[in-house]
Amino acid sequence: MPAPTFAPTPAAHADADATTGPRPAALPVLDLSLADDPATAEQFRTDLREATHSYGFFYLVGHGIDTDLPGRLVSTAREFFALPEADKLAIENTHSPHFRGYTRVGGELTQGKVDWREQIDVGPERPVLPTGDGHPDYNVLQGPNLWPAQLPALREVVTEWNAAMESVADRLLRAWAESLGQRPDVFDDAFGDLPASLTKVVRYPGRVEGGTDQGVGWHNDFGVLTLLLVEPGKAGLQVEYQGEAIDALPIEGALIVNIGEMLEWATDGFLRATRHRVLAPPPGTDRVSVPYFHNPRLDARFPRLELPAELAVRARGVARDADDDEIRDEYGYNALKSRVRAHPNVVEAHHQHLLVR
Ligand SMILES: O=C(O)CCC(=O)C(=O)O
Ligand SMILES: [Fe+2]
Repeated sequence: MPAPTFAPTPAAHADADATTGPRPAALPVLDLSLADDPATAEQFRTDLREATHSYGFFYLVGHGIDTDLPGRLVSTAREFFALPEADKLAIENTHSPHFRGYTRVGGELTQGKVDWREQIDVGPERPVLPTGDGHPDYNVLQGPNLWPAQLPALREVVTEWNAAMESVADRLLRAWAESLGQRPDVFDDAFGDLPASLTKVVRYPGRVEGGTDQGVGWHNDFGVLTLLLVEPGKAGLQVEYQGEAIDALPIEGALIVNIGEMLEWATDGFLRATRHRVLAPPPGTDRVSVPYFHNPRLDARFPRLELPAELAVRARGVARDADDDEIRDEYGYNALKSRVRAHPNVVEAHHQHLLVR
């Protein structure tokens, strides 16, 4: 494996500290506003490419999101999680064949182990697709969301957030494309009019005595890229880098960005889908976060890029996914596999035929 060539300057580190100096493994910080200025765009693209070759993760500032929107999203999320259990369970994901709605604490698995988090999963609001009869199994992923009747504000703010995330993701993908010697619109077809993005509004309750510390277990994200909002001041996210776990604390106003397995696959491993996890917060505390997974059309065949020679020699080949399965080019199958593994209760309730494969 070629050594990473990207050496961010100390100023670009998130947790530089006056007494200890910058820690070498801290994640880079990138400023998206530099992509809009012809004087700095090229440097931005190079930094983006090298950050995601080496780390697969970075902090993004200068993204232009309304400054009050992240706070509104987190406080509305907290209102949702504070609803009576019965109101949340009224929209439990077992009521949705499309893997939408509320997952109770302990209702989700990563690598076969229980994650200590509760969440609501939201996807694009579209008509149900036909299944069976030669239609692809992944069609079950499309359909309506389940929203809490008691809190209409959740739907409004998540919809606003998704639109903001989609636009940031589009800008990043264009910059990545160019940084990899491609046309800026090389990924556009794969998203088309029907991207299958997913937003999770998540709360990690504090650990309980003798209980698990797995907020969410080590995993790669299976989509194209993830834009993560973490409540200010809340630790817990760890990112694997050169065999070690880096603590990725949130920086106020920054998104945490990482690439998913489809971008690793598209670049023959030049870009890295990096393993990460969240540790359950200390007892008596909790942590809210909102990962937005920017994903293509379910039926998209994601492009495999022909990289310029100087980048191609640095490509590492595609790792198998976290469960040691091969990644498929027809995106929906990867998405379905991941959802089936994470939410066996939904499969049990609606898709038993998927268990026997
Ligand atoms: O909640 C977080 O900070 C990250 C969650 C995550 O990695 C995921 O849901 O894929
Ligand atoms: Fe993740």
